Amino acid sequence: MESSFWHERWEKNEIGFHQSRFHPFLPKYWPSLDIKQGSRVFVPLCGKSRDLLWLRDQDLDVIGVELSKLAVEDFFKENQLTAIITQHGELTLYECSGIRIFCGDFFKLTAADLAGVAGVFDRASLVALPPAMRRDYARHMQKILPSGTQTLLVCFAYPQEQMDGPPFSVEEAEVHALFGTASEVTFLAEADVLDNEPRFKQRGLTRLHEKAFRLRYPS
Ligand SMILES: C[S@@+](CC[C@H](N)C(=O)[O-])C[C@H]1O[C@@H](n2cnc3c(N)ncnc32)[C@H](O)[C@@H]1O
Repeated sequence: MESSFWHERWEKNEIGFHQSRFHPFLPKYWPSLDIKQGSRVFVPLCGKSRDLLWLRDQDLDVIGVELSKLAVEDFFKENQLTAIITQHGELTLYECSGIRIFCGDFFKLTAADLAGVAGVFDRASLVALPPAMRRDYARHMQKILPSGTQTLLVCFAYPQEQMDGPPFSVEEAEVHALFGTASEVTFLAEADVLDNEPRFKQRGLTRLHEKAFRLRYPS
């Protein structure tokens, strides 16, 4: 996906992926990651997700990355948070107590930016990317995450021929192909969510499942 695609989505407020509630898998399955209080966690392609707040409220130090300046500024405004803004190479860093968001391209993040990260929450991030970019994403993640990091990964799975992405369908076999050589992949749960997503039903989907996986990179 070109970055212009996402900038346009935000400019036109076509952000059906944004949820006003916390993702239900987060309170249910985050504890299975065994991330200690006070740890640093990373939320890639974070949009203006309220999940950042949920993680901060678990006494975690949250780092996000998001391409759209509109999304980042909305996040702080809508949650009555005041950000300190600094330039960080090609990325702009928005920072308040417990939450830092790098505004810019995920692929520009370095291992130094994610130093100390112990956990990752990926919801609607991997599935936002077309197949070749997903392979680059998995490789870059592996390059920049500290060893021992654990990830809660949430994917959509549906008959790809029924609808064009994003979101793209990412089946379990692909999760293993993308992450299985570098990390231990464990399937955690699955939910039928078609009735929660009328916009996808309208686009022709007859099956939509959301699946959660845990990825454990070796220490
Ligand atoms: C489907 S949305 C999901 C947002 C968020 N994870 C959520 O659950 O609401 C994907 C987000 O990724 C952002 N994005 C796409 N490509 C990106 C990139 N290369 N670097 C950083 N953010 C990116 C888009 O602007 C968009 O906000």
